[in-house]
Amino acid sequence: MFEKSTWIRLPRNVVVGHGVIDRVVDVVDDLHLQGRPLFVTSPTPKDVAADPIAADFEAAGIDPAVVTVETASFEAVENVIETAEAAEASYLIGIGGGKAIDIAKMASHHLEMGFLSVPTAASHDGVISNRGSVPDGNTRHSVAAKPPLAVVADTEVLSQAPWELTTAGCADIISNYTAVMDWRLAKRLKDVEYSEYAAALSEMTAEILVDNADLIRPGLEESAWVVSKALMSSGVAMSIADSSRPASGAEHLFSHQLDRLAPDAALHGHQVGVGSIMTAYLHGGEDGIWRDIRDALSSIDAPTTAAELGINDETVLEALTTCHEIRDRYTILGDGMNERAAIEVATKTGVID
Ligand SMILES: NC(=O)C1=CN([C@@H]2O[C@H](COP(=O)(O)OP(=O)(O)OC[C@H]3O[C@@H](n4cnc5c(N)ncnc54)[C@H](O)[C@@H]3O)[C@@H](O)[C@H]2O)C=CC1
Ligand SMILES: O=C(CO)COP(=O)(O)O
Ligand SMILES: [Zn+2]
Repeated sequence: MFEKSTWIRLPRNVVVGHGVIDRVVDVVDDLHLQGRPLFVTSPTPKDVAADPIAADFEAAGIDPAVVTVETASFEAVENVIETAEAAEASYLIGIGGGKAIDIAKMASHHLEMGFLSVPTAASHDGVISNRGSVPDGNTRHSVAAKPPLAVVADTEVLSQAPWELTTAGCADIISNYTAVMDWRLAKRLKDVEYSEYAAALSEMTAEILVDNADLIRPGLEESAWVVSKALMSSGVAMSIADSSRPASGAEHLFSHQLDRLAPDAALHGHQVGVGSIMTAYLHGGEDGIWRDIRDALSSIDAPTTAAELGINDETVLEALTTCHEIRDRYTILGDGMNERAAIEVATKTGVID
């Protein structure tokens, strides 16, 4: 008897392009959202996007509440929940980088309210995903939440963000290659839940991005267009899978561990990119695709070494040998690398000297 079922949650509106930041009020109207919004933002994105959007709401007779967050933590999520309750907000709008959007996503999930995602940087594929990520004790990875009701990604705003935020978004997408390798390995060895559609979408997204790498240049609005479409597509793969598996394998474990060992040293996307070079080597050896991944990262100005991440070699080795512990997710790291093996992969790939 056939007993399978699936429930895929996706945003209802995805608005991407030049000047669309002016359409947030229209999107809210299209969704029939009533009452007062709470904007969840951080200092620079507030100036760049939240303040102009607030002016549009005020012109439409709506008075938004605003909360500014600095770090991704459960304390920040609780603060947003309390602010939303005190302000009698009826929906949330996350405006900023990955951390502001994740906090809005997690707070809205707790409050059982809808939220909108307004990225100000094309820096990560959580813009549209059904996952929220904040550190929790010794763990550091995303947890199930709900996707935004709508995403409004203004390519003009995204192209004016610091260039390294865009290269981080590209690297987060390029890392899908190894995430999918890990997922297939886990399917073969551990019979984990697997979706061929989500895996194919995730891989195809990375391929399209790499094929268009020559369009990805600083200050070029077309780059923001190419990268944001890839980020959406990767996020949709996560929603189809109802897991971050299509976009997060051992390279993400490595990055999450770096977040603990060297907080704020480098951007999420840059860390997963460097991790992906090494885990591609572990999957395919000398003749595998690790050089293609390294060259793709390098062609879009993303870091390919520990030094370029601003992280010392010892920390890279510690992260490599311990990161399998932070999550119950089977990957090419298996039950962990020993130090000699970690030194070998990191030196052979040029990540450390
Ligand atoms: N929920 C999910 O599925 C996913 C979540 N993530 C999470 O997202 C976070 C990484 O996101 P990031 O955006 O890299 O970090 P972030 O949110 O810390 O942003 C980096 C910095 O850029 C600033 N910024 C953003 N837009 C700007 C602009 N237009 N101009 C100037 N500065 C601007 C931010 O205020 C922040 O200081 C991590 O916590 C990661 O775990 C990453 C991928 C997927
Ligand atoms: O960063 C992500 C995908 O790019 C989310 O993955 P995690 O579940 O590992 O946090
Ligand atoms: Zn990621």
